[in-house]
Amino acid sequence: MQHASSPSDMGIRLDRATYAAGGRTILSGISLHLTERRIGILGPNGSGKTTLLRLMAGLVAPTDGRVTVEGIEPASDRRAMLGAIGILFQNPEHQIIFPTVEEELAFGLKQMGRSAAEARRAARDLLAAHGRAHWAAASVATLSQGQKQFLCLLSVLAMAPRTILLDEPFSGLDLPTQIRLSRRLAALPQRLVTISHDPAAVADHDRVIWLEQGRVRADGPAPEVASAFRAEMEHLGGLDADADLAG
Ligand SMILES: Nc1ncnc2c1ncn2[C@@H]1O[C@H](COP(=O)(O)OP(=O)(O)OP(=O)(O)O)[C@@H](O)[C@H]1O
Repeated sequence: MQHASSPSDMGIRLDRATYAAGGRTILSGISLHLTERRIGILGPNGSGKTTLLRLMAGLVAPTDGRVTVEGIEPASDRRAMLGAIGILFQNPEHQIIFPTVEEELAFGLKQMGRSAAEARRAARDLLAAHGRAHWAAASVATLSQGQKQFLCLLSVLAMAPRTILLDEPFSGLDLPTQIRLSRRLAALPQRLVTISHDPAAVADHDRVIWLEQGRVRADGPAPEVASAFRAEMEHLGGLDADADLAG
Protein backbone atom coordinates (compact mmCIF):
# COMPACT_ATOMS: atom_id res chain seq x y z
CA MET A 1 0.00 0.00 0.00
CA GLN A 2 1.21 3.53 -0.78
CA HIS A 3 1.84 5.77 2.19
CA ALA A 4 2.65 9.42 2.62
CA SER A 5 6.12 10.12 1.29
CA SER A 6 6.65 13.66 2.58
CA PRO A 7 5.17 15.79 5.37
CA SER A 8 3.18 17.80 2.81
CA ASP A 9 1.53 14.53 1.67
CA MET A 10 0.29 13.70 5.17
CA GLY A 11 -3.36 14.05 6.09
CA ILE A 12 -5.89 15.60 3.75
CA ARG A 13 -4.95 18.42 1.37
CA LEU A 14 -7.25 20.59 -0.67
CA ASP A 15 -5.60 22.97 -3.12
CA ARG A 16 -8.11 25.51 -4.47
CA ALA A 17 -10.65 22.68 -4.62
CA THR A 18 -13.85 23.69 -6.36
CA TYR A 19 -16.95 21.62 -6.95
CA ALA A 20 -19.75 22.60 -9.28
CA ALA A 21 -22.89 20.57 -10.01
CA GLY A 22 -26.32 21.25 -11.45
CA GLY A 23 -25.12 24.52 -12.98
CA ARG A 24 -23.92 26.02 -9.69
CA THR A 25 -20.70 26.24 -7.73
CA ILE A 26 -21.14 24.46 -4.41
CA LEU A 27 -17.55 24.75 -3.12
CA SER A 28 -15.23 27.54 -4.29
CA GLY A 29 -11.44 27.40 -4.15
CA ILE A 30 -11.05 25.62 -0.81
CA SER A 31 -7.41 25.32 0.34
CA LEU A 32 -6.79 23.37 3.54
CA HIS A 33 -4.16 21.02 4.91
CA LEU A 34 -5.75 18.88 7.61
CA THR A 35 -3.32 17.03 9.88
CA GLU A 36 -4.81 17.50 13.35
CA ARG A 37 -6.36 14.58 15.24
CA ARG A 38 -9.77 16.16 15.89
CA ILE A 39 -11.10 18.48 13.21
CA GLY A 40 -14.57 20.03 13.10
CA ILE A 41 -16.33 21.43 10.05
CA LEU A 42 -19.10 23.82 11.05
CA GLY A 43 -21.58 25.48 8.75
CA PRO A 44 -25.26 26.27 8.39
CA ASN A 45 -27.60 24.18 6.21
CA GLY A 46 -26.56 24.18 2.59
CA SER A 47 -23.08 25.65 3.21
CA GLY A 48 -21.37 22.69 1.49
CA LYS A 49 -20.27 20.53 4.45
CA THR A 50 -21.43 17.18 3.07
CA THR A 51 -20.07 18.03 -0.36
CA LEU A 52 -16.68 18.79 1.24
CA LEU A 53 -16.77 15.42 2.99
CA ARG A 54 -17.66 13.67 -0.29
CA LEU A 55 -14.66 15.35 -1.93
CA MET A 56 -12.34 14.23 0.87
CA ALA A 57 -13.64 10.67 0.62
CA GLY A 58 -13.27 10.59 -3.15
CA LEU A 59 -17.00 9.98 -3.70
CA VAL A 60 -16.81 12.96 -6.07
CA ALA A 61 -13.80 14.57 -7.75
CA PRO A 62 -13.21 18.33 -7.68
CA THR A 63 -14.27 20.07 -10.88
CA ASP A 64 -11.23 22.34 -10.41
CA GLY A 65 -8.24 22.29 -8.06
CA ARG A 66 -6.97 19.19 -6.30
CA VAL A 67 -7.76 16.96 -3.31
CA THR A 68 -5.25 14.45 -1.92
CA VAL A 69 -5.40 12.06 1.01
CA GLU A 70 -1.98 10.83 2.16
CA GLY A 71 -0.67 12.02 -1.22
CA ILE A 72 -3.25 10.14 -3.33
CA GLU A 73 -6.23 11.64 -5.19
CA PRO A 74 -9.06 9.78 -3.45
CA ALA A 75 -11.49 9.76 -6.39
CA SER A 76 -8.86 8.14 -8.61
CA ASP A 77 -7.91 5.27 -6.30
CA ARG A 78 -10.86 4.10 -4.23
CA ARG A 79 -9.05 0.91 -3.26
CA ALA A 80 -6.13 2.79 -1.69
CA MET A 81 -8.69 4.82 0.23
CA LEU A 82 -10.18 1.79 2.02
CA GLY A 83 -7.43 1.85 4.65
CA ALA A 84 -7.04 5.63 4.57
CA ILE A 85 -10.58 7.00 4.96
CA GLY A 86 -13.86 5.72 6.37
CA ILE A 87 -17.15 7.58 6.41
CA LEU A 88 -20.00 7.54 8.86
CA PHE A 89 -22.91 8.96 6.88
CA GLN A 90 -25.59 11.14 8.42
CA ASN A 91 -28.29 8.59 7.63
CA PRO A 92 -27.48 4.93 8.35
CA GLU A 93 -30.02 3.91 5.68
CA HIS A 94 -27.60 5.36 3.10
CA GLN A 95 -24.80 3.15 4.34
CA ILE A 96 -26.34 -0.23 5.18
CA ILE A 97 -26.82 -2.54 2.21
CA PHE A 98 -26.99 -6.07 3.62
CA PRO A 99 -29.89 -7.81 5.39
CA THR A 100 -27.99 -9.08 8.44
CA VAL A 101 -25.56 -7.42 10.83
CA GLU A 102 -22.79 -9.96 10.20
CA GLU A 103 -23.03 -9.63 6.41
CA GLU A 104 -22.93 -5.86 6.70
CA LEU A 105 -19.80 -5.94 8.84
CA ALA A 106 -18.09 -8.60 6.71
CA PHE A 107 -18.61 -6.70 3.45
CA GLY A 108 -15.89 -4.06 3.94
CA LEU A 109 -13.42 -6.65 5.14
CA LYS A 110 -13.98 -8.75 2.02
CA GLN A 111 -13.41 -5.64 -0.08
CA MET A 112 -10.08 -5.26 1.69
CA GLY A 113 -9.08 -8.74 0.52
CA ARG A 114 -10.10 -11.01 3.42
CA SER A 115 -11.71 -14.34 2.58
CA ALA A 116 -15.44 -14.70 3.26
CA ALA A 117 -14.76 -16.99 6.25
CA GLU A 118 -12.14 -14.62 7.72
CA ALA A 119 -14.39 -11.63 7.23
CA ARG A 120 -17.30 -13.32 9.01
CA ARG A 121 -15.05 -14.38 11.88
CA ALA A 122 -13.65 -10.84 12.24
CA ALA A 123 -17.21 -9.46 12.16
CA ARG A 124 -18.28 -11.79 14.98
CA ASP A 125 -15.13 -10.93 17.00
CA LEU A 126 -15.82 -7.21 16.62
CA LEU A 127 -19.43 -7.64 17.76
CA ALA A 128 -18.28 -9.68 20.76
CA ALA A 129 -15.67 -7.02 21.64
CA HIS A 130 -18.49 -4.46 21.80
CA GLY A 131 -20.87 -6.68 23.79
CA ARG A 132 -23.08 -7.28 20.74
CA ALA A 133 -22.33 -10.94 19.92
CA HIS A 134 -26.08 -11.58 19.85
CA TRP A 135 -26.48 -9.16 16.94
CA ALA A 136 -24.59 -11.32 14.42
CA ALA A 137 -27.56 -13.07 12.81
CA ALA A 138 -30.02 -10.22 13.48
CA SER A 139 -31.84 -8.63 10.62
CA VAL A 140 -30.69 -5.02 10.25
CA ALA A 141 -34.35 -4.02 9.86
CA THR A 142 -34.97 -4.96 13.51
CA LEU A 143 -32.40 -2.43 14.82
CA SER A 144 -33.39 1.01 16.05
CA GLN A 145 -31.98 4.16 14.42
CA GLY A 146 -29.30 4.50 17.13
CA GLN A 147 -28.39 0.81 16.84
CA LYS A 148 -28.10 1.17 13.04
CA GLN A 149 -25.84 4.19 13.56
CA PHE A 150 -23.68 2.12 15.91
CA LEU A 151 -23.57 -0.74 13.37
CA CYS A 152 -22.35 1.76 10.76
CA LEU A 153 -19.62 2.93 13.14
CA LEU A 154 -18.59 -0.70 13.74
CA SER A 155 -18.46 -1.26 9.95
CA VAL A 156 -16.09 1.70 9.65
CA LEU A 157 -13.99 0.58 12.64
CA ALA A 158 -13.75 -2.97 11.22
CA MET A 159 -11.73 -1.55 8.35
CA ALA A 160 -9.47 0.46 10.70
CA PRO A 161 -9.11 3.51 8.44
CA ARG A 162 -6.54 6.10 9.47
CA THR A 163 -9.08 8.94 9.17
CA ILE A 164 -12.83 8.77 9.83
CA LEU A 165 -15.21 11.34 8.36
CA LEU A 166 -18.39 11.81 10.40
CA ASP A 167 -21.40 13.57 8.90
CA GLU A 168 -23.61 14.90 11.73
CA PRO A 169 -23.01 11.72 13.75
CA PHE A 170 -25.53 12.64 16.45
CA SER A 171 -28.53 13.62 14.37
CA GLY A 172 -31.57 11.50 15.10
CA LEU A 173 -30.06 9.93 18.22
CA ASP A 174 -31.49 10.22 21.73
CA LEU A 175 -29.32 11.77 24.45
CA PRO A 176 -28.00 8.53 26.06
CA THR A 177 -27.07 7.19 22.60
CA GLN A 178 -25.36 10.51 21.76
CA ILE A 179 -23.38 10.40 24.99
CA ARG A 180 -22.35 6.78 24.39
CA LEU A 181 -21.39 7.39 20.76
CA SER A 182 -19.50 10.52 21.70
CA ARG A 183 -17.53 8.58 24.34
CA ARG A 184 -16.68 5.87 21.80
CA LEU A 185 -15.58 8.43 19.23
CA ALA A 186 -13.45 10.32 21.77
CA ALA A 187 -11.58 7.10 22.60
CA LEU A 188 -10.64 6.35 18.99
CA PRO A 189 -6.97 6.81 18.08
CA GLN A 190 -7.77 7.80 14.49
CA ARG A 191 -8.03 11.27 12.96
CA LEU A 192 -11.70 12.31 13.05
CA VAL A 193 -13.23 14.97 10.84
CA THR A 194 -16.67 15.80 12.25
CA ILE A 195 -19.24 17.76 10.29
CA SER A 196 -21.89 19.58 12.28
CA HIS A 197 -24.09 22.63 12.42
CA ASP A 198 -23.84 22.49 16.23
CA PRO A 199 -20.80 24.29 17.70
CA ALA A 200 -21.08 22.19 20.90
CA ALA A 201 -20.33 19.03 18.86
CA VAL A 202 -16.85 20.30 17.94
CA ALA A 203 -16.10 22.51 20.97
CA ASP A 204 -13.17 20.39 22.17
CA HIS A 205 -11.62 19.79 18.74
CA ASP A 206 -8.06 20.76 17.81
CA ARG A 207 -9.15 22.80 14.82
CA VAL A 208 -12.50 24.05 13.54
CA ILE A 209 -13.30 25.23 10.02
CA TRP A 210 -16.39 27.34 9.42
CA LEU A 211 -17.89 26.93 5.96
CA GLU A 212 -20.24 29.55 4.58
CA GLN A 213 -21.73 29.45 1.07
CA GLY A 214 -19.07 27.04 -0.14
CA ARG A 215 -16.09 29.03 1.16
CA VAL A 216 -13.97 28.94 4.31
CA ARG A 217 -15.15 31.80 6.49
CA ALA A 218 -12.92 31.00 9.50
CA ASP A 219 -10.31 28.41 10.40
CA GLY A 220 -8.65 28.13 13.80
CA PRO A 221 -8.85 26.86 17.36
CA ALA A 222 -12.26 25.59 18.48
CA PRO A 223 -12.94 28.18 21.21
CA GLU A 224 -12.53 31.07 18.76
CA VAL A 225 -14.24 29.66 15.69
CA ALA A 226 -17.06 27.81 17.45
CA SER A 227 -18.00 30.84 19.55
CA ALA A 228 -17.89 33.24 16.57
CA PHE A 229 -20.07 30.76 14.65
CA ARG A 230 -22.53 30.48 17.53
CA ALA A 231 -22.78 34.28 17.85
CA GLU A 232 -23.48 34.62 14.11
CA MET A 233 -26.08 31.82 14.10
CA GLU A 234 -27.83 33.35 17.13
CA HIS A 235 -27.84 36.72 15.37
CA LEU A 236 -29.36 35.13 12.24
CA GLY A 237 -31.87 33.24 14.39
CA GLY A 238 -33.02 36.59 15.76
CA LEU A 239 -33.97 37.74 12.24
CA ASP A 240 -37.29 36.72 10.72
CA ALA A 241 -35.87 35.11 7.54
CA ASP A 242 -32.55 34.08 6.01
CA ALA A 243 -31.24 37.23 4.34
CA ASP A 244 -29.93 35.29 1.34
CA LEU A 245 -33.16 33.47 0.52
CA ALA A 246 -35.91 35.09 -1.46
CA GLY A 247 -39.41 34.87 -0.02
N1 LIG B 1 -25.22 17.14 -7.02
C1 LIG B 1 -25.73 18.33 -6.71
N2 LIG B 1 -26.37 19.05 -7.66
C2 LIG B 1 -26.88 20.26 -7.39
N3 LIG B 1 -26.82 20.85 -6.18
C3 LIG B 1 -26.21 20.18 -5.19
C4 LIG B 1 -25.61 18.90 -5.41
N4 LIG B 1 -25.07 18.49 -4.24
C5 LIG B 1 -25.30 19.48 -3.34
N5 LIG B 1 -25.98 20.48 -3.92
C6 LIG B 1 -26.38 21.76 -3.28
O1 LIG B 1 -25.21 22.32 -2.71
C7 LIG B 1 -25.50 22.96 -1.48
C8 LIG B 1 -24.62 22.39 -0.39
O2 LIG B 1 -25.07 21.07 -0.10
P1 LIG B 1 -24.43 20.20 1.08
O3 LIG B 1 -25.28 18.99 1.24
O4 LIG B 1 -22.99 20.02 0.83
O5 LIG B 1 -24.64 21.21 2.31
P2 LIG B 1 -24.55 20.93 3.87
O6 LIG B 1 -23.77 22.07 4.45
O7 LIG B 1 -24.06 19.56 4.15
O8 LIG B 1 -26.08 21.08 4.29
P3 LIG B 1 -26.95 20.43 5.48
O9 LIG B 1 -26.40 20.99 6.77
O10 LIG B 1 -28.32 20.95 5.19
O11 LIG B 1 -26.83 18.93 5.39
C9 LIG B 1 -27.00 22.75 -1.25
O12 LIG B 1 -27.67 23.91 -1.66
C10 LIG B 1 -27.34 21.57 -2.11
O13 LIG B 1 -28.67 21.63 -2.56
